[in-house]
Amino acid sequence: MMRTIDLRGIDLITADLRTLAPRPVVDIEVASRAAGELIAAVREHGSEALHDQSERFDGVRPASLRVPAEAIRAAVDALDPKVRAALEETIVRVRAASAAQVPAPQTTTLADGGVVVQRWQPVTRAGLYVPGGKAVYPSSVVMNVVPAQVAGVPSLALASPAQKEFGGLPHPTILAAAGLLGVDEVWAMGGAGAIGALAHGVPDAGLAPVQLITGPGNIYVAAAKRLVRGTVGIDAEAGTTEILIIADGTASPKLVAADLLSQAEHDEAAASVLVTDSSALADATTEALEKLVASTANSERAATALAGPQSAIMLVDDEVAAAAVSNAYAPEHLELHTADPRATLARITDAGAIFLGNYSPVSLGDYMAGSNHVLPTGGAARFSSALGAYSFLRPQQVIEYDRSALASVRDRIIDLAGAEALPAHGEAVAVRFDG
Ligand SMILES: NC(=O)c1ccc[n+]([C@@H]2O[C@H](COP(=O)([O-])OP(=O)(O)OC[C@H]3O[C@@H](n4cnc5c(N)ncnc54)[C@H](O)[C@@H]3O)[C@@H](O)[C@H]2O)c1
Ligand SMILES: N[C@H](CO)Cc1c[nH]c[nH+]1
Ligand SMILES: [Zn+2]
Repeated sequence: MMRTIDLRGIDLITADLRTLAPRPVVDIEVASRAAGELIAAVREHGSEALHDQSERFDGVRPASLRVPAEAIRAAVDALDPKVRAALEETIVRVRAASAAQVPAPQTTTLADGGVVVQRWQPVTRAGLYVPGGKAVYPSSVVMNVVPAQVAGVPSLALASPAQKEFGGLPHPTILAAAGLLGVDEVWAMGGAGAIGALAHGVPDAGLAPVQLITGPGNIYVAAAKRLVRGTVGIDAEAGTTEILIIADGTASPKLVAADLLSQAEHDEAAASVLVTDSSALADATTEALEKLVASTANSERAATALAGPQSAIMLVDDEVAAAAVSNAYAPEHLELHTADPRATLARITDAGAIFLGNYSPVSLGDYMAGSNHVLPTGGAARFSSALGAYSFLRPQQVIEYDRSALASVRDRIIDLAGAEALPAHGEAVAVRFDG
């Protein structure tokens, strides 16, 4: 099932932990080649290329790339009431947590009559990607749309792959979630081509380019986001799902196994990693996983993920080593199943989201915790973060000095401008005081 990497007795201070950690064979750099070609085709051939890519990867040519408003309305009307209630609960919780992510503007007074205001300005148009290949993700509609709305983004374009069994439209629960949130611009397109279309626009389809692209997806989607970064902003590389669990001898193998499996079912390339100082826990978890995998709905996909090079049980000497391994890996999701999870948390520096104790599984965060499930993968948690309202906001500085406030620093500006051999800078200040 899962291979074992035994790090006991190794000096982890000097060892390069990143090279010891399990990682997938097809990484983002490999996927970049394919993603680049798909984006180039969309730039050259517009909607025709998007239709071709849907046919090739999703098995259907969409009747219309832009989803008609009636299809969104019909999906809302046909939505299972239980699913609607669950989505509405998710919306309420994510909205509450997202509202706390909007920074207040700050005014700093530097002199009488001289202020610098820092305001937070939303992007004017964002593209939101919602995956829909191996599974469909109405929850990702909520995780993208709600923080964008909380941030005040006026224009949203949502993309999700065409579904063969629904006549080339995105999945009806995705359309329904968009409809519940009042999003009316939905595009039937997926993968790297969709990211290219959002970044550069598709004039012949009436798709205007966006300023920022957010949302999760497979390795090709993550690679495409990396490629268009610079043309547009992106939230983070939120690619193939990862879970890393730090567990000690007090942990329940049944819960650890269930949570490793819950993320392995996303994708054959999903990574499930257990880091433990207890070989008894490792053995019991393996035994529990074998039973669970045999009977789970997505058994084949999960078994492939667990047996892949990206998944492993890592044996370490103690909790300090476990935290060092986890920090070097920088997992998308980190669960702490230790005797004192808060004490373990104090050792953690790098992770997308951290789940403490037996009653905070990743599945809670996936749907209902209020936190955002769009999270950095592939080690990107070392420098980026979960999607949030802040992802759609840019800090802008607004500068306002009156005559006397400028006069108070006039000579210093002239001195510095002279030191930089840029005297016209100083003269631009001095001219205001002529006469
Ligand atoms: N990190 C996060 O925040 C997060 C959240 C949710 C889901 N996920 C991940 O999102 C992914 C969803 O993947 P999915 O496949 O279900 O949906 P997806 O929409 O991400 O990918 C499907 C699209 O991938 C493209 N594609 C498929 N095979 C390809 C190939 N060989 N070459 C080039 N392009 C190809 C096609 O365009 C297809 O429409 C999973 O890996 C899941 O783990 C991540
Ligand atoms: N675990 C995924 C993030 O990697 C999010 C998700 C959505 N639905 C189920 N799970
Ligand atoms: Zn999940």
